[in-house]
Formats: sequence, structure tokens, C-alpha cells
Amino acid sequence: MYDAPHITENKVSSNDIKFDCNDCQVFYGDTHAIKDVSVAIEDKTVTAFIGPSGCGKSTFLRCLNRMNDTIGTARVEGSFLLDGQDIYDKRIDPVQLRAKVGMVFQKPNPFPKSIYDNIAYGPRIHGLARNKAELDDIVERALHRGAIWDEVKDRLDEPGTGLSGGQQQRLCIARAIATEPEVLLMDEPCSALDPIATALVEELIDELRQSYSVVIVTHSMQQAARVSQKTAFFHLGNLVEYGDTSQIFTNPEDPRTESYITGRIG
Ligand SMILES: Nc1ncnc2c1ncn2[C@@H]1O[C@H](COP(=O)(O)OP(=O)(O)OP(=O)(O)O)[C@@H](O)[C@H]1O
Repeated sequence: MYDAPHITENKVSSNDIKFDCNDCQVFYGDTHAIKDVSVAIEDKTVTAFIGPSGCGKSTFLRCLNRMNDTIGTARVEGSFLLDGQDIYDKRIDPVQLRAKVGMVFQKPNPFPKSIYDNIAYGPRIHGLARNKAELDDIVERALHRGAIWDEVKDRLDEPGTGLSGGQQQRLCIARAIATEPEVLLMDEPCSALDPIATALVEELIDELRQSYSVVIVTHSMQQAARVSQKTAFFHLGNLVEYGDTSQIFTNPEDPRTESYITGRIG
């Protein structure tokens, strides 16, 4: 981490910057999905990406761990520095990067494996445990941090797919944090969950920001207001406004942000 300069453009006088993104563009063939976006994402902070459908939130989120590499038509330009290091540098292994910048998707997607193996998978391929006892510790710790240990501790050998939707999503969060990431990307992580499961995941997000930088795409402005400290409002591929969540929701500077948060566009 390093201390970023004062970012006057986005009205954020920064603490520690985790991701410094500058002049970012994404194209899908001829579609210009992200237009000249620059943003500095803080460490140990929840940053919400909001904006109308198709505005580029998920596309920009996927740039942060090179998930767009997996889309044949996608072309990414600009500078994405994680702790000052260019994540698009040829020497960066995307698999290692994704262990450092974990991701949780909209729909819970446990592997068709046991609860234990869902968590152990990443630590195994990244060689994080020297023996079974260490792996057991990692699995238990991740499940604790994912706020699901008590519900699964007696059924670690059962399939992850047998859990409820909300439990599956917490399992996926535990899986993402088992590799000790530094950043957690969440793409509408609660959209398939009921209000009780959503509340549990939101509590977990708040807990996780003690250790990680969390970036969450959400369609729910209530959720953005509840869980995030910083908010970025996207519109038609542009980052229109970025700042403290409280300010964005009470006193936005751009009329487009105001229209969106008051429900006039979206
Ligand atoms: N794989 C893809 N191939 C081609 N175009 C894509 C692809 N993914 C997204 N797009 C286009 O890029 C633009 C941004 O899409 P993106 O999914 O990032 O928006 P979003 O804000 O996350 O939308 P939503 O809130 O509906 O999920 C849209 O015009 C979309 O149609």
C-alpha cells in the first residue's frame, strides 16, 4: 500500500489506496462499455458501485481481477495498479491475482464438492498448507470468518450444494477468503437471497472490511447506503461521481446521480 496523492477530481482525500485505476476503457467488440474511468479504491473500506442496468458496473468490477480476460471480445485499456503494481503486466499470473483479488458472484456457485473441499480447493492449489492439520485450520478459520461455521461444522463432508441459498453464498464468501485475499469483489452478492440471509451477508461485509478492501456492485441503494463508506455512480459507461456514501446519497453533485438516487432514472 502507499499513500495516494490528494484526489481532487473525485473529492476524496485518501487514506491508503489499494487500487489506483486511471484512464480505463473496456470494449466488447465495437461496444465501448467503460469510458475513461479513473478511480482510487481505498483499503479497508467498502466501495459500492451503483448505477442503472448496463452502465458498466460489473464490467469495471471484473477489470479488477482480470475476469474480462475470459471474455473473448473484451479489450481492456488503461492502468490498474494494485498496491502500485500493474495487474495487467505480462508477468502477472491471473490465477495468482485472483487469489489476491477474490470474487463472489450474484448466484451462489459452490463447487460440486463437499463443504470442506469447497474451502480447501484454493489453499490446496496455491500451496497454503503444509499438511492436513494446517489445511483443517485454514478451512475452519475461513468458515468462521464467513459466519457459517456453526451451521456446517458437523457436516463438512456433505455437498456444498445441499446448503440453503444464503448458506451457499456465505460458503462462497468463505471460499473466497480462504486464500487470504487482499481485495474482495462482490457482484450483487445478495440478489438471490431473502432479507434474513441478506442481513447476514451485510453484517459479514461490514466485518470483512476490517481486513480487506471490499468492492460491491449492487442494485439496491438501501444496501449501498447500509454497507459502504464510498460510492461510485456509473452511467452509460462513465464514472459520473465518486465520494463518501453519505455525501453521494444526501448531497450529490451531479444531476444524473441525483436523478438515479431519487428514482428518476434507472
Ligand atoms: N460479455 C459481453 N459481451 C458483449 N457485451 C457485453 C458483455 N458484458 C457486458 N456487455 C455490455 O457492456 C455494457 C455494460 O454491461 P455490464 O454488465 O457491465 O453493466 P452493469 O451495470 O453491470 O449491468 P447490470 O446492472 O444489468 O448487471 C452493456 O452495454 C452490456 O450489454
